[in-house]
Amino acid sequence: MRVKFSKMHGLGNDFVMLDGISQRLKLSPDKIRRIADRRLGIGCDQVLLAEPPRGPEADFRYRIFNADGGEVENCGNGARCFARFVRERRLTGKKRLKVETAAGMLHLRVLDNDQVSVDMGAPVLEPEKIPFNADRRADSYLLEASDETFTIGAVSMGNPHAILLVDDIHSAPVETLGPLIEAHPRFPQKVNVGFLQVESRSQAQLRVFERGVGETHACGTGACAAMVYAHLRDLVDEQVEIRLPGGSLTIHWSGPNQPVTMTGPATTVFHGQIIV
Ligand SMILES: N[C@H](CCC[C@H](N)C(=O)O)C(=O)O
Repeated sequence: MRVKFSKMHGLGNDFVMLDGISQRLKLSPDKIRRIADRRLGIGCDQVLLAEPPRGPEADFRYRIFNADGGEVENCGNGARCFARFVRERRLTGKKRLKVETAAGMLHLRVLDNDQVSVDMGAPVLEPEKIPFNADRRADSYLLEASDETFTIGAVSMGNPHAILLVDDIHSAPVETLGPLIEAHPRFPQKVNVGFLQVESRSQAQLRVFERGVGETHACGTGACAAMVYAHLRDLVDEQVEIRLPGGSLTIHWSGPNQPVTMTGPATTVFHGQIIV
């Protein structure tokens, strides 16, 4: 089957965005892995699928698949690309979009400077909803891994995130500790692992070892989760510039039960068709 797609990225976190609106698609994990394969397919961190909404309140449905073929709940960089994709494909002329995801409704706003702002909803902090095995909710937790004990944050943005504070982002143990925590048994659905260096109350650097992918150039939900954790620890104010290897995101959060807003760019690299 010939499938129309756009190759896109949000700060280097790259995607194959599939048009499941003008063509009905059935995607198996094997097909996702083939599309995401950087030699046998197009190559990407996540495959994103635009579909018609399932109810009247949303404009579109947005589904997210990691390169390993697994479907996940949310993808922040992808949400910004989604807004750009549906407008470039003339699937809508709106600048404010309500998009249904497995994590709930996202509210996207296309800004005049070509940036996209996303209301990512409120973070989830109850361990059982992250999910993370812990006796009670806390701002931080102790986690044993490779014979060491680490202090982590645990936050869900619809998808699970563990966050560790580091003094130097460049020497953070992303490649060694990332996979250990990603598959840690206390995270029953595995977890995205963020390494955060707070520089001031409004600036931080972040690297993310993503569940099902590995280290990516950027992670939108990871930036949201890391800012929430730093704010809970009173290390940052309500608005923070998070610098990732691929570039910067502006994250705003005023406190518990409030929505997290993420603002940043979305880039289209090329359009094409793939045989799946
Ligand atoms: N890159 C995405 C996160 C994908 C999350 C996925 N790795 C998961 O398993 O939750 C972002 O910009 O938010």
